[in-house]
Formats: sequence, C-alpha cells, structure tokens
Amino acid sequence: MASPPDTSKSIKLERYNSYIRKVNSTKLLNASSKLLFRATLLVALILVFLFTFNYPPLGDTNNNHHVHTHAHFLSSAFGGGAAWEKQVRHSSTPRRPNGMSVLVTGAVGFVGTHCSLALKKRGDGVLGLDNFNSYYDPSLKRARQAVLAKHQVFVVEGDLNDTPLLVKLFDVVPFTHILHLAAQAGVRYAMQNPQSYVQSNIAGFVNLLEVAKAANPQPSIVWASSSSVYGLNTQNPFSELHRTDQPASLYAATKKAGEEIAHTYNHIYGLSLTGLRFFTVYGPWGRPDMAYFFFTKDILQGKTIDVYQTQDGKEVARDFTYIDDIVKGCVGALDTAEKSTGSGGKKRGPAQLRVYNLGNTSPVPVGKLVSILEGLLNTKAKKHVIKMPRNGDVPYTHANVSLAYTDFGYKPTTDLATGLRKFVKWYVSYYGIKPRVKKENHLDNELPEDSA
Ligand SMILES: O=C(O)[C@H]1O[C@H](OP(=O)(O)OP(=O)(O)OC[C@H]2O[C@@H](n3ccc(=O)[nH]c3=O)[C@H](O)[C@@H]2O)[C@H](O)[C@@H](O)[C@H]1O
Repeated sequence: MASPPDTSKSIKLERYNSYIRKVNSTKLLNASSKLLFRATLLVALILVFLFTFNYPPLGDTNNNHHVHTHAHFLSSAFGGGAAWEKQVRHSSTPRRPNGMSVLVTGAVGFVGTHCSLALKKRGDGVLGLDNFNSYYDPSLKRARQAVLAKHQVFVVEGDLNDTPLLVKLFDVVPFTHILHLAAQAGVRYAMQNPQSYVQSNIAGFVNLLEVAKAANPQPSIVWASSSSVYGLNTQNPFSELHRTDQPASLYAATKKAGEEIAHTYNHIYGLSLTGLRFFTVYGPWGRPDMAYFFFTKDILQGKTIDVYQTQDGKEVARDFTYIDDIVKGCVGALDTAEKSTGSGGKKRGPAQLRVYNLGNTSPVPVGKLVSILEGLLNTKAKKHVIKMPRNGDVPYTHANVSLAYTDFGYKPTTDLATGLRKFVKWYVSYYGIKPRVKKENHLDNELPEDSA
C-alpha cells in the first residue's frame, strides 16, 4: 500500500516558497522603484538640457553638418513666440482673392526660391522651410533667402524630420497647399553619403505626410520627383507609362520610393498628391553641384573638366530644362491640384494622385553643353573625355510631356543656348567676374539677373 503523502513537508516547502517570493518581490519593487527614479532623473536632465539650449531639431538632412545646422536653428527659427508667429502668418497670408497659402519646403533651394517668388508675386501666401544644410555652399542659400526676404517671403529654418516644428506650423497656418521641394539632390553624391538620401527623401517625406494627413484641413501636396526614376528604361521619349522599377542610383531609388509612399498616403488618408519628375533643371541661382554650373566655374578658372561618354563611346545627353519652364509646371500643378478629401487623419473619399514629367523634350549631348558655354564665356574648355563612371549616372534622358500639357498646359519654351545665356549672365554678375565675353553676347549691357 502506498503511504499517504507527507503534507507537513509540502506545507513547509510552500511557506518557504512564499517567503522567497515575498523577498524577491520586495527586491523587485525596490529595484524597479530605483529604476523609475533613475529614469525620471534622466528625463528631467534631458528636459533641462533641451530648455537650456532651446530646442535642437530632431533631424538633419546632412549627417556631416549637424553642428552647423543646429547652430543656425538655435540662432533664429523656432523660438515660437508671438513675433515669430506673426511673421509666419504674415508670410503665409494670400494677397489676392481665393489665393493659396503654400508651405514651400526647400524654399532656399534652386527651384524652391524661384517657385516661392513666382507664387508670392501673383498674390499667394508663401511660407518657406529650409534646413540650410551645407551639401553645397550655404552662402548661396543665404543670398537666395535675402532675395525672398525682399519679397516678403519668410523662411523658417528647420528640418523636415522635426515633427513638433511642422505641427506648430500647421497650428499657426491652415495651409491649403504644400510645395515639397526639400530633398537630398545629386545623383553621384548618393555613393558618398547614402544615409542623407534616406533621411531627407524618405524619412523627411514621410514625416511631412504624417503631419499633413493629420492637419485640418489637409493640404494638397505637389512634390519633386525626378527623371532619374526612369533608370535603365530604354524606351524613348520617357513617358509616365514606362517602367520605373530599375533605378540606377540610390537617389533615384529614394525618389521612386517617394512615389510609392505618395500612393499609400493618398490611398489611406485621402491626401491629394502630385509628383513632378524634373529633368535636369538649370538656370540663374542654380545648384553649384550640377555639371553646367561647375563647368562654368572650371572653364573660367582654366581647370580641366571631365566630359562623360557612354561605355560604348557615345555621347551622354540630357533633356536640360530651364528653370522658368519648371516654375510654370509647378504652378500649373498647384493650380489644378484638387483638394485632399480626408480630415482628422481619416479618409472621406477618393483623392487625386498624379505623376507628371516636366522636361524640355529636346535632349542635348554634354559636348554640346560645353561648346555653348565656351561660346558664352569666350574661353576654350580643357576637356578630358572619359567613360562615364559607374556611379549611378544614366546615359540619356528625354521627356514626353504630353500629359502635363493636357492637364495644365505645360509647354517648355526655352532652349539650352537661351537658358545658358541667362545663367551665365547671372553667374558673372553674382560672382563679380569680369567676363571675357564677346560683344555680340551683350552680356555686359544687361541688368544683373536677381530673380525669376
Ligand atoms: O533630372 C534629374 O532628376 C536629375 O538631374 C540632375 O542630375 P543629372 O542629370 O545627372 O545632372 P548633372 O549632374 O548636372 O549632369 C549633367 C550631365 O553632365 C554629365 N557630367 C556630369 C559630371 C561631370 O563631371 N561630367 C559630365 O559629363 C552627366 O553624365 C550628365 O549627363 C540633378 O543633379 C539631380 O539632382 C536630378 O534632379
């Protein structure tokens, strides 16, 4: 027969266990209250730090220049405050009946400056946002800011990834539109600083869309995609119907990702979104990292320039598009953008989703670009013709713009020679260069080009 279980032993064991549990839970309680205390202390310290140093931004589109951007940010922008809010409101208020109130991101960028001026001049309200990063000479951005200030366009210094700042701007102003041009640009630089593309073109864009979808009213959004999304596409001229799933650079991939992200926000939240695929935009106040700009500089300084050709020895060509044509395209897209349909972060109905090519419809070989510059500068270039490095470049771009023409009358009117002449006129005036310019170019008889 089996003996009955020894309950006295098991009762003792149970008591012992419960004693141990108690001790442990007291220890745990002590440990967790210590942890809680430490965490609270840490949070308090962080808060003291933030308030003492007045609100550093959360993000910066250029990893290499945190200190630089923060310094600018601290010195001016989001102190909040009544005076700051007044400037923000004043700048964003339209001066014509039914005018728009547009938040322009990347406002002191090349396209951003020209578009901001064009909108302001016709009576729309324009507020700029820019982080003034040092991807290229920030003094050029400062000079553009001065032109904007002259025309009563206020530029807030801040980053796309700074959620509280964006929320604050939408609290102060019921923007009807966003013209989103802030981005990490440049095809070849993506191999040097890949993270900056992810931070601006993907994380920054998503952050902006998050704030826009939650805003009441939701704004309509027009934003800059890129011809580079066509990547390895071989069909010509490039149409919006062609495939764009073979990007040749990380830059292109982030712009294509932007188009897909736009689809999602349109689908879920009813945001009205229009992506514009810009084709190699050039002109006065342009970007110093682009070939036409640094070719001009190098030719004038007697330096050798690299002129690319394809692996099989053919010339590379671009559908260079003049800035004034691009501005007309941006304004046309804004004017035909339908309202977003959501409110309070909820979709109320289907909303507009569009993508357009904005190009010149006339590709020009880089060799021809150089010879036009040689003529305008009256200087022979020292050319070093080399095979295009395998760094994200594509050999050829050519836009079909019939969709933009049908929907908002987009029709480029400036050929490369005419546009470059205007660029060179601005360049020599801006940099104070005494040009060895032929009389027949009449460059020296004209007023400096100070705005669009
Ligand atoms: O349409 C776009 O979406 C993109 O346009 C622009 O890219 P790209 O068309 O590549 O312009 P850009 O660098 O000026 O090179 C021009 C030509 O010069 C050739 N090139 C370049 C450098 C050099 O040293 N030599 C040379 O021959 C080069 O092979 C090319 O054929 C914008 O920068 C980009 O931000 C994006 O907006």
